[in-house]
Amino acid sequence: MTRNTTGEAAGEILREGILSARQIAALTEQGGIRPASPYAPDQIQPASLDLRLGARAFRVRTSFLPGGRRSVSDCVRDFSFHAIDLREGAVLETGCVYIAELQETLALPPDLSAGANPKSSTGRIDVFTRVITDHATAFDQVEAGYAGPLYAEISPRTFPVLVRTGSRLSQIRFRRGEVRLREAELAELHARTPLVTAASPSFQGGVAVSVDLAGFDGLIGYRAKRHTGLVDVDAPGRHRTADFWEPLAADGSGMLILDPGQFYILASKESVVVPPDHAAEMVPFDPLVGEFRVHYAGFFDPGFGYAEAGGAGARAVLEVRSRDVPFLLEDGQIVGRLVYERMAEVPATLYGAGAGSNYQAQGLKLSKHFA
Ligand SMILES: Nc1ccn([C@H]2C[C@H](O)[C@@H](COP(=O)(O)OP(=O)(O)OP(=O)(O)O)O2)c(=O)n1
Repeated sequence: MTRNTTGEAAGEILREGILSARQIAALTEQGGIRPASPYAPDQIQPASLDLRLGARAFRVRTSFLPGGRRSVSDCVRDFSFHAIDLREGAVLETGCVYIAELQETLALPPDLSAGANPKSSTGRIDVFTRVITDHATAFDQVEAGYAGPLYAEISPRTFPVLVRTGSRLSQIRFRRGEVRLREAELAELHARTPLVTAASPSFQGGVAVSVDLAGFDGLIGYRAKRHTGLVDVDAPGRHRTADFWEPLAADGSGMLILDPGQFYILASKESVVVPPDHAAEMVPFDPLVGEFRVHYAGFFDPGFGYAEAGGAGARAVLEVRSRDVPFLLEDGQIVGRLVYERMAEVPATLYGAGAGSNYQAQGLKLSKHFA
């Protein structure tokens, strides 16, 4: 039987939507994704693929976009100070910019585009990461039909990190067609499966998500310490929370003044649901004054927060920082929006059912590195 690029039988309609784990595996078999070595266990997630660091990274002077005419390697040649061998592990320091080769190369068919994001665990440790392609004019976006290498720009902001060949900092989603739900479609989906617990949520530009400063067991969140030890990104549970974070006690005021330049982990007031036939992405809410922002946001898997997948009551984690001035955050203030996209098919395994689901049914939760 002839099969198309995502492994469906010929004659079957090419469904628009975000590719499922099965379709990502099929795309790989067809040569649309070319991993330098066989995938690691759990590397394919319900609606995304984790990207692995390759053998080399470069310390560069500056962040950049190659633009229409240059490849990333042209830019690295111009801006790089030093090549770093990642095979035995290397420390990436705060405040520096690195470009790392990734092990996954693409040769996408003309009807498939892709989008990348830091993994939630990467955002939660304030490692700023974006994917770049050759000739890119935007970060984290891969044009339909792109054939070429992928690179990660990495800049740790708060903690120095230890990484190595195979470390997974970013993830990528593959998309066919324009499948983002519009306001009316979101309201309709919410009427069928409530997407957030808010009494009357706003759907404009996505489902509004607000911050909880009332507290969970007396805590409203955590503020990152400065001048800490290293975070080994591949060592879950091996770092003492108290060495890296100051807990923020709820004082009953429902307010928090963000110190400029400090990094905070907070949680959403609403619990969040991603139905199995959809995938979501949190986008920062821009308050126009530009004083603070949810920094990483990221992808939400199909089944996240879904009661049938063991996720009832899951909150979204909010990685927040203030810019140049102290900023007063208040309980219930809108800080992000969840945009939903249709899946091309329901994934066989939902978030929460796989071994690597660290954040299902979470409340206020630091990254998996801390215990
Ligand atoms: N701002 C965010 C971003 C994501 N998530 C949740 C929704 C995702 O479905 C889940 C896992 O996200 P990732 O796959 O990005 O996380 P990791 O790969 O780091 O963790 P896991 O090992 O659990 O997959 O975390 C969240 O609560 N808050």
